[in-house]
Amino acid sequence: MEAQRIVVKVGTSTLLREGGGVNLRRMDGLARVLADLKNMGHQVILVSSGAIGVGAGKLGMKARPTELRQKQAVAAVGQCELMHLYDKFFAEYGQTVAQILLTDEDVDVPSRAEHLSGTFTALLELGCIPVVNENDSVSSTEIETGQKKVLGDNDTLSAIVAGLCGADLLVLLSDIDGLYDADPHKCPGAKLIHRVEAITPEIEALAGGGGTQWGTGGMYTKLTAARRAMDHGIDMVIANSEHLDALYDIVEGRDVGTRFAAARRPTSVG
Ligand SMILES: Nc1ncnc2c1ncn2[C@@H]1O[C@H](COP(=O)(O)OP(=O)(O)O)[C@@H](O)[C@H]1O
Ligand SMILES: N[C@@H](CCC(=O)OP(=O)(O)O)C(=O)O
Repeated sequence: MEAQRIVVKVGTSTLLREGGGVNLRRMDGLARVLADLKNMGHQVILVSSGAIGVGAGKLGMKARPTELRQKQAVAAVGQCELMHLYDKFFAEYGQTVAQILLTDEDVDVPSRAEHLSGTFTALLELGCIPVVNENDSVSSTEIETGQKKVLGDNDTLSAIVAGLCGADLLVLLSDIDGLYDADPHKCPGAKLIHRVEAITPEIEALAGGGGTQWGTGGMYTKLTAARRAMDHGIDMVIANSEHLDALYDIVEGRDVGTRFAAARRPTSVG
């Protein structure tokens, strides 16, 4: 199989247990599969949410804080803990991680975006796994609702990163198998949609908000991400983070979750 450049995004609901503690087993499994994909010759970029959730857990809070300055402070604690855990788990599997924290301006201003793209390329050439998040402690774009600019959320951020890096594939790992014809947490009989070829108003109408107290964007932001990825000619897949081995199948193009199939495909790495 041809080597691919793959961006994988994990949401807060994937990283945290219901009580707010970190799901260490999940993080370990994620590091193992991503390290293995890299050993297979693929290049991997991880976009990880969880700074606020992990920070809240570490500080003994029972729910996400609501006040902006508190969220920004909690994110500073959580981001540190997140990277500590990623560093530890990826090191177990022989990989080096690199932290990239972004604000709107970094992807919006062309000269900065160009530098950023160069940094990603250099990190991948050095054999690292970049771990990306919004710089929540200095940027309030994402965590302050109603004031969204370019980034807005990590689903969108992952699609921007995928475009910036010329990725072949974007995978959003969530707490759900993919896009359903209604929110399964509200409509138990909802049916999974396996393939989407265009984000039509009918598709948009299916999307609801987040499912847990920890997740933020729900399906809305995932569809925004899908549109951006498809505009760049990049396929996007939404899949359940409970079955991390499915990542192998996704990379091989097998039917898992919901695939948003782009009309044009960029050329592969190497
Ligand atoms: N049509 C839909 N299909 C699937 N999930 C949906 C849909 N509409 C809303 N959702 C909700 O979106 C949630 C996933 O988004 P979110 O909670 O933000 O997770 P993450 O932290 O992974 O980004 C699901 O748990 C589900 O409740
Ligand atoms: N940047 C924030 C995550 C925001 C976000 O998009 O969260 P999610 O919906 O769980 O992917 C954080 O690290 O807490």
